[in-house]
Order: sequence, then structure tokens, then C-alpha cells
Amino acid sequence: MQDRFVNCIAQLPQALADNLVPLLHQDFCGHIDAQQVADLCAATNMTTDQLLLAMLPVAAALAKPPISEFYVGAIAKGQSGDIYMGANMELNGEALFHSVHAEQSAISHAWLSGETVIEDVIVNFSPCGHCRQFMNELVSGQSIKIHLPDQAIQPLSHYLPYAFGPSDLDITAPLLSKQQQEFALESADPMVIEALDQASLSYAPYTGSYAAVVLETKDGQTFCGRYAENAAFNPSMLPMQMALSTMSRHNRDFSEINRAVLIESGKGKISLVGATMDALHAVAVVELEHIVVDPV
Ligand SMILES: O=c1ccn([C@H]2C[C@H](O)[C@@H](CO)O2)c(=O)[nH]1
Ligand SMILES: [Zn+2]
Repeated sequence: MQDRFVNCIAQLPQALADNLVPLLHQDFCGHIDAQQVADLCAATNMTTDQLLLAMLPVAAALAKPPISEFYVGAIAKGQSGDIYMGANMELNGEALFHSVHAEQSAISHAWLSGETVIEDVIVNFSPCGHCRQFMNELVSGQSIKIHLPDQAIQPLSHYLPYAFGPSDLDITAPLLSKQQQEFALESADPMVIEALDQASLSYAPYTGSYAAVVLETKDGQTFCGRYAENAAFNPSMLPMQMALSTMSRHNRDFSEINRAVLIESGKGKISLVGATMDALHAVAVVELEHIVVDPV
């Protein structure tokens, strides 16, 4: 079991701890598939809703909050029945806007794993206004069920009444719905190919600046983030922040970054290159490889 889970495991009911420990191996990054969830329910005699609330300390243990030391854990449950944990991340010594919230981490985890519909979000603290707005960008956002300790399960519309959202800007295909951009680029570099694939799946309906970041560690592993815009703009999740939060969930240190690639559309209204370099240089001494591609 990874060291970061030692304390939280001790707080869990014994049957849950016993059945969870084998899953928390070196490669665990917060993804538990539908069959494993069903097995955990059977072994612990809990309903799925009870199990997910009980596992929040495990999600919170994925957090990296060097500034606040406030550990937030979230779990997104996809339509597939798989669950995706997320946790907050702050960049040491850097401006607070670089932070990723637990709910964004969990939702981006689900998105990067191919989920197109999130049905439930379980969080250990009441989601902030920024996260409520972020969730309202999802497919059927208003009806996502929010689970909190000691609160009745309520749809997002309860927490974000009279909401502002994509439809106010005439956007009909929400975040996580299946859509794909095509870009013209020939490359034999696997990292560039990966970044291009991810950029083609990014969500930038407000600027057209489709983008993705891929980070490579010294052992050759890659971690990616896609750009996810938000109708209210500021709650948007930048691809570098998404990639760093992917790395955190995988328990990897930012000092291990060896290469960093940003691919973005040259036909969008904005460029993420400045913001991406800022975040990269805050965590690693690596030059950003910046590639601009044209949509076909
Ligand atoms: O909904 C919320 C509210 C706060 N935080 C994080 C952000 C920051 O890292 C810390 C303190 O606000 O908690 C979340 O992850 N989700
Ligand atoms: Zn939040």
C-alpha cells in the first residue's frame, strides 16, 4: 500500500479497510471499476452510496495542499459505474489561481478516462461556488446528484439555483459530451501524438482554443491534461493544471518532469502558452515545447 493511505485506512470501518488495502497498490490513482465497487459493497454490506461516502478519506489522501493543508476529497461516479477519485492541489509558493479543486480533479479524472456522463459527485466538504459552476458545465449538470456527509442527496440545481450556464452562451454540447476536433499535424514523436489526440478531445466552445498538455517523467511515463472551458470563464480548468493534478493522483513528484508539451489550436481566440509556462516553471526546471496546430 502507498504511504499516503496509511492514516486514512486506520479511520475506515474494518471490513472496508481490509478489502480496500489490496487495491491501494503502487499504481493506484483513484480509479475503481464498477465490478470492484460491487465487490466492495458485497464485502462490507454497504450500499454504493454508503460505500462512496465512507471512501472519501481515501480520496482526500490524494490531496496536495501545501498552502492550506486542507484536504478535500471528491468522487465522481460515471454512468459506467466506475468511480474516479480526485483531490485538491495547490502549487507551493504560487498564486492561488493555479489551485485545482477536488471536484475538478475527480471530474477531469472521469473525463480523461472516457466517461461521458457523471451521475453522482460525492465530496467531504460543501462544494464551493466555483465547483458548483464547474459541474454545471457537464452533461445533465443540473441533475447531477451531490452527496455530502450529513446532508440529504440533492441535485446540483439545489446547490446552484437559477444557474448561469452554457445555454446562456448558446452552447448546446456540454463538457464530457462526445465531440472531436480534427487537426493537421504529422509527427513521429509519441508525446506529440498523445498531446494531439488529447487536444482533439478538449472542450473550448467559447474560444475555439482547443489545447492539451502532456508531461513526461524521467522513467518515460506520461500524464496529460485537456483544456476544459467554463461558461463563466474563470472556473475553466487549464490543461497544465489538469496534467499536474493527474500527476498528483498518481503520486508523482513534479520534480520528476522531464519534458512538457503544449499543443493548441492556432485558430482560437486566445493562447494558453503564457499561463502554461507560468505553472510549469513554478514546479519544474523544464522548457515548454509549444506546438500550434491548424484545425482541418
Ligand atoms: O469546493 C471546494 C472548496 C475548496 N477546495 C480546496 C481549494 C483549496 O485547495 C482548499 C482551500 O480552499 O480547498 C476544494 O477542493 N473544493
Ligand atoms: Zn471548489
